[in-house]
Amino acid sequence: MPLAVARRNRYTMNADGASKGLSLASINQAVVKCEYAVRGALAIRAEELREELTSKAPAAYPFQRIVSCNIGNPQQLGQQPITFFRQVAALTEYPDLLKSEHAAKLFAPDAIARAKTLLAAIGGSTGAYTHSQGIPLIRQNVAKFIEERDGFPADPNDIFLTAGASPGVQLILQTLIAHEDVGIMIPVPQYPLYTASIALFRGNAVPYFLHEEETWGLSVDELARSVADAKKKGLDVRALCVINPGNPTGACLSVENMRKIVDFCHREKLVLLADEVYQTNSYMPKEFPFNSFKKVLKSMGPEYDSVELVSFHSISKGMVGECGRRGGYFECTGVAEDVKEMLYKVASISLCPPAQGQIMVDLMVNPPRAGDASYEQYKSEVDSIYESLKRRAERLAAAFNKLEGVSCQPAQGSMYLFPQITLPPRAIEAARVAKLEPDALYCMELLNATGVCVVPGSGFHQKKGTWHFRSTFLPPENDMDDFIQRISTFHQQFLTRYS
Ligand SMILES: Cc1ncc(COP(=O)(O)O)c(CN[C@@H]2CONC2=O)c1O
Repeated sequence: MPLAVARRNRYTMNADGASKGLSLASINQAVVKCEYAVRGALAIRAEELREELTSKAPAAYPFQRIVSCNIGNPQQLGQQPITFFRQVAALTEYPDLLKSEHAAKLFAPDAIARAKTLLAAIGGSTGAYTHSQGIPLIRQNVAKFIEERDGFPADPNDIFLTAGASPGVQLILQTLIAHEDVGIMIPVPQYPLYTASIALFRGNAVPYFLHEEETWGLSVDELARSVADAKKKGLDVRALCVINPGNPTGACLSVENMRKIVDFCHREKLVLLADEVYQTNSYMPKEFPFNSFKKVLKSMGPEYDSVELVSFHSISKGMVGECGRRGGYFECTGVAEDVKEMLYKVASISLCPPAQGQIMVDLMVNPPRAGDASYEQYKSEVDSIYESLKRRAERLAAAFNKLEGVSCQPAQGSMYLFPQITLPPRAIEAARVAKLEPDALYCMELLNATGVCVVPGSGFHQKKGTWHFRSTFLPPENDMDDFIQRISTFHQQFLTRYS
């Protein structure tokens, strides 16, 4: 049998000669290898428990409900949507409401006006496909938002609306990974969208380590070490990904640090991927204010005009929290026109991002302003969500730092805490026997004992020999005492069990 046929049969024929079809051996091995811990084993087990809790008597478990702290999904944990946003969403989704005699009683005048403007911009129905790069009017509003935020020009043609930041990140990574020796620099710990997508597109993750003891600081010396190591391995390093504010670390970068990062990309000719989905989740704005990489790059002058920057944003985070609606954008800075045409071509294969996701992007970047009918209510709702997130971040970090053998950096931003846990040797041995990472054993036992679902630090990668877990601080404030008590009690019992 010719070698090529034998090689092909290795994937398509079982030992007994039957076609393998969709089998783990025959499908794309990049699909088999990629991992996404945020919805991995812990989340799957949590869903099993959630179903059992509803089907069996709650007495079957020492808890009555699952608390999903594995995912930054605010509205799953009771956060209310912004009224103005939902009024515009309702009116654009069912335009007949605009004709109702009750409309003026049910909806604010500026919501009615915005809905009419958006419906005109999308040709009358949210059921129609839109422009593949996103509705032009909304891209213009995104550009205005960026100009007002940064003080530098932004071009709507450099902006691509997406079904959340995730597909935007994946489009850019897919475009960058031209062959199997391409390296993409990613922070450790990192949000596993990056490692999963790099694996899916058969690239190579090039880790640079954040310094936990310096509140998860990012050092340019570490960037230089990382890229030198990668080059020694023969990798063709093409891009540097920075998540700011960080996930899972919550760290906010200083302008000085950002300037050094931009200069590093300039010297190494790396595309800078700036994931800024948590840009309004900044809880220490005086000490650690958010600055965009677009602003820092453009403030460094024309010498840096050759730096290629792609900045990502999303409606899933901030005070918006509209995760399920799927909306976001990325802005290309310094990217060649013919490359943007390729990005458009690939974006057009999926036809368009969801119309309601695009509408929510418009509302996020162009909310009610002072003097608008909805402004007071809008500002009150946003401020209330922000202050609550800030309080919960501080409270949970303090609670984690009270636990024996746990140290937790404060959340300067984002929605997560990433405490380091010291695990007894017997727990590490038990994990080895169970074929689990030690922090995964801890998280699984926490879930089975308390119903609290968090993600093991191993799912975000971490410095060798350290163990962490990531928890959101999203449980409602009136549940915080119970939530903290559950974790604290479990933690002490765990240490006793494995002492
Ligand atoms: C840093 C970062 N970038 C991009 C995304 C993707 O967001 P959207 O696709 O929804 O716009 C997330 C989502 N955060 C995940 C989801 O919840 N918990 C997490 O860690 C994120 O944390």
